[in-house]
Amino acid sequence: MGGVSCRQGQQTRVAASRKGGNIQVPWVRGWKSLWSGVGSMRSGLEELWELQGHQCLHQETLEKPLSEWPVPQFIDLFLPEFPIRPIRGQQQLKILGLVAKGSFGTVLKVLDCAQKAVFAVKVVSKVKVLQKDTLRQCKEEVSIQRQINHPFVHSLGDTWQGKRHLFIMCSYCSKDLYSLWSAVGCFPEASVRLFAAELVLVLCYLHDLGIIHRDVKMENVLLDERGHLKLTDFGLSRYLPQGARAYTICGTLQYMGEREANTGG
Ligand SMILES: Nc1ncnc2c1ncn2[C@@H]1O[C@H](COP(=O)(O)OP(=O)(O)OP(=O)(O)O)[C@@H](O)[C@H]1O
Repeated sequence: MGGVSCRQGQQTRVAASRKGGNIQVPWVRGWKSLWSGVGSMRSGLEELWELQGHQCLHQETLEKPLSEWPVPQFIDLFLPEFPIRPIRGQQQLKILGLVAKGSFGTVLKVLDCAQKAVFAVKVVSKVKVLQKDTLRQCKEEVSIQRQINHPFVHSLGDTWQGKRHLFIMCSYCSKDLYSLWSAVGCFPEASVRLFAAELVLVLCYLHDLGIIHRDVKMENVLLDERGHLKLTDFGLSRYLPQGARAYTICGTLQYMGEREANTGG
């Protein structure tokens, strides 16, 4: 396995649905500390190792053939956003390393051996999606991203499901704003202006489409090879009809305003 890199941050992603001031479905997910984080990242990978048995991740051998799956509803639930890959003609993916372990999934850097190109694959446990009651949100993440076409948004590639996991594949970005900021300590004003301008452009574009992101933070701002923004992680985003309001308090605690954080956390 290639070099494993991971981003650190002690952040808490929060989603609390509120109607009439009552918190309905509160949950808080914490980023693990440096050491426990390393452990959990490893276990994320081990999960995949268990599934694949080898470093070369061939999806037809990733999990058992469909006919052997015991619970078909466990497939239906995730359709059509997460189709089942046809047995033939699947690409071979080789895991190159771990990018990050987020609150919803593990992001891996993979090599598509057929295309000879590097991608990022987010691996999400189906059981966790159901346990956390985030099925609708998970499917919405994919359907929203499918409709977005903007130079500053990370465009979605392939999505599919295995027996136990959902897979979301997209192009790989080697840097994110948080890591860059951690490395350099302080951005020059000109760079801040450019990042801010690009971010405003992309948020305006999303809002015009009726999409609210709800988890804008440096970790979710990736940078392409030319240093332009690629907003990612639409896991908390949703559509809002014109004039409607969302009542869920959500985001990442450390990036939320004091009032929201107190109510939501
Ligand atoms: N295509 C990509 N290329 C490189 N890094 C990526 C890519 N997609 C995601 N990442 C990194 O992985 C992190 C986690 O991914 P993502 O935010 O999609 O997962 P999550 O489980 O929703 O995490 P979080 O708890 O941060 O919301 C991102 O913050 C980003 O730094």
